[in-house]
Amino acid sequence: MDQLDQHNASPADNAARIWTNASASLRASGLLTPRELACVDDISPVSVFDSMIVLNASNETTRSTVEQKHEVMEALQAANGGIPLTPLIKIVPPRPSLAQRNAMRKSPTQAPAQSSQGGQQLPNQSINSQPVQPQSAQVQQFSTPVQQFGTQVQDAGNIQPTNMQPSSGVTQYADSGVGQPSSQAQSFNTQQQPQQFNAQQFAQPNTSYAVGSAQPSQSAAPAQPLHAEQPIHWQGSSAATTPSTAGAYTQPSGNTNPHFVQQRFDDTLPLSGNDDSSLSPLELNRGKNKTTRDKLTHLDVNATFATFVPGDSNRFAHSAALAVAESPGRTFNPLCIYGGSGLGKTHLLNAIGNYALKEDPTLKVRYVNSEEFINDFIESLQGSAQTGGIITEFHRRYREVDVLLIDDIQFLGGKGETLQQFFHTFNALHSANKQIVIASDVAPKNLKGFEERLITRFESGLSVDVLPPDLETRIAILRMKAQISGLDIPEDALDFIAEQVTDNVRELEGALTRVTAMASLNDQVITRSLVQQTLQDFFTAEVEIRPTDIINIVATYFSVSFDEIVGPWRAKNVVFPRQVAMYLTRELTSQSLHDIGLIFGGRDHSTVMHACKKIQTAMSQEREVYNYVTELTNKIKRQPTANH
Ligand SMILES: Nc1ncnc2c1ncn2[C@@H]1O[C@H](COP(=O)(O)OP(=O)(O)OP(=O)(O)O)[C@@H](O)[C@H]1O
Repeated sequence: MDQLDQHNASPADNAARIWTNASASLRASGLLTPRELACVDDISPVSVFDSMIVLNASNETTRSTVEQKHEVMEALQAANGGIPLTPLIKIVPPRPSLAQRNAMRKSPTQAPAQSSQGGQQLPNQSINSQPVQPQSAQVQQFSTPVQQFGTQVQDAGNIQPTNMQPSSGVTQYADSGVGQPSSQAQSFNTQQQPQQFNAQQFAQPNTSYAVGSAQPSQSAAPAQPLHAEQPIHWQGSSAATTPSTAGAYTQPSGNTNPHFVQQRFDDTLPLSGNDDSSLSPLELNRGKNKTTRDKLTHLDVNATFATFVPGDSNRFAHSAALAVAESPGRTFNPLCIYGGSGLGKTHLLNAIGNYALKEDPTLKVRYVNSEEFINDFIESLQGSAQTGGIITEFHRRYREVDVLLIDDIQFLGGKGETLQQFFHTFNALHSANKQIVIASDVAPKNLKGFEERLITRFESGLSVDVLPPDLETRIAILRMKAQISGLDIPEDALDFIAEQVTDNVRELEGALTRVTAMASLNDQVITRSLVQQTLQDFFTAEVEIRPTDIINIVATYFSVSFDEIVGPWRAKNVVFPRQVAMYLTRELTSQSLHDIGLIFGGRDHSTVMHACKKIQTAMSQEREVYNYVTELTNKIKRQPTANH
């Protein structure tokens, strides 16, 4: 193709030409290992935009491998006539071919009819046992500590089960690698002060917060001495960690904001790539227990300050969040909230957005997690490459907001072009006095793969941490969750749960879900002894549970293979076990939604969220599901290999 032809070619054609040439030269060079070459094969070109080439990959491992190879950059540059080209890689999990989908549909549903069946079928099954293969998929041995398992790396039209050999072009997930960011954040030093807390900045004269439970009590004095200098006046009469309804923020209603009025609530947002097409055999989706997300703002409208219980562990974060929500762009900008998994960062981000919107319905608010930010950016590039225009939609979406709430910012680390965009977005918003709030699993200064100039900007605002809640706060959280769900749970039962679950609010919720499911299925009143009985196995393990253990055990239990669970298939007999495995991984490990998505074959975090909700709902409606989850939990916690 001569230069004129190239100039006239579409961005997609140019991308195809450049990638074909680059991958051919990479193959000929002999510089890449077979596994790296398989990652190259997993890439499909999408379009070229300025100095960037947009590529699709089926999973995160391909993305990170290709992004990190300087040989790939050099090959791209050579294929682009010597002009450097930055790859922007989007993860698009492959779909099975029509023939494969048909084949999967025809295969008999293999979920056991009775909960006990799975147990009887495979007594004393260890995680290294070979899962029973319902189809002809190869049997894999998943050894530790480095687990290797495959995802399909072929194009969407031609997916074959891979044979999982390390050198055969498959994705390798090392247990010690995947999801590290979240687990790192688990090691809290409770003595730790908020690292960038700036008392001067915090000094807002006469700020009055009419949020119910925020009154600090003597007994629950904040760990941080700086707190004493806070000139914040608390209203509300309830004890430190008891959410009262008096003075509590209530949901926006009758909101006249056109931005707000247009909202349509649904729980499918943004469920791209989920397994909806195939409901579980147990007809899980009954429309209950929905996450109510606003279509325009992406806010979870149920996550408000009224439903957030403040305590010593999160008091700074809560106070700062309230201050920001009351005066966006005028107090702490940016506000960075950091801490471990399941401690309320996402909740606070959403609460800020909901509160700010209620106070000023004309505000433009947007909540986004880093994965959505990356995808939006790449999609906008694709769109603009086709039209030859600029990425106006992306700019409109992110630079024309009054409050931008970005969750899980750590996942932007090392994402060159996206980070550049974020940097420009940040600067544009900040200089216009628009509010930016970010959440991360580590303090800004510890963020990996971020340029110093960005970290400096984060640190120019206020950074506050959230720590695992103390006993009092845990009880208060449980009490409030029970109230919200209309449950009557005696105090001694709440105490029991709160004493057992110590460092993750999500796990507290999981325990409560099990208790309420059990009571609802048996039409029983909740008592301390019912709680003890229901949760006796839930608390037993002092073992480290790995996602791969869970997948192995669930696969074995439902007579499907590990590969099917993490693979692209959407047949009912695979979707249900996959959703159960995702739910258990979310509940029993500290992996974030994002990490779980990666582990389960590079799926979107929203797919994981959707699966968790489905199983949680089904547990209180279908005894079978409750039994499956309980029995599997016991197996997982008792597995001999977990304790190392
Ligand atoms: N103080 C609190 N009061 C009430 N609910 C809470 C509190 N802290 C956390 N939660 C609840 O716990 C669950 C987990 O919280 P959230 O998703 O905000 O955690 P996170 O810190 O963002 O975790 P991750 O980093 O894994 O995404 C949510 O349902 C949230 O509503």
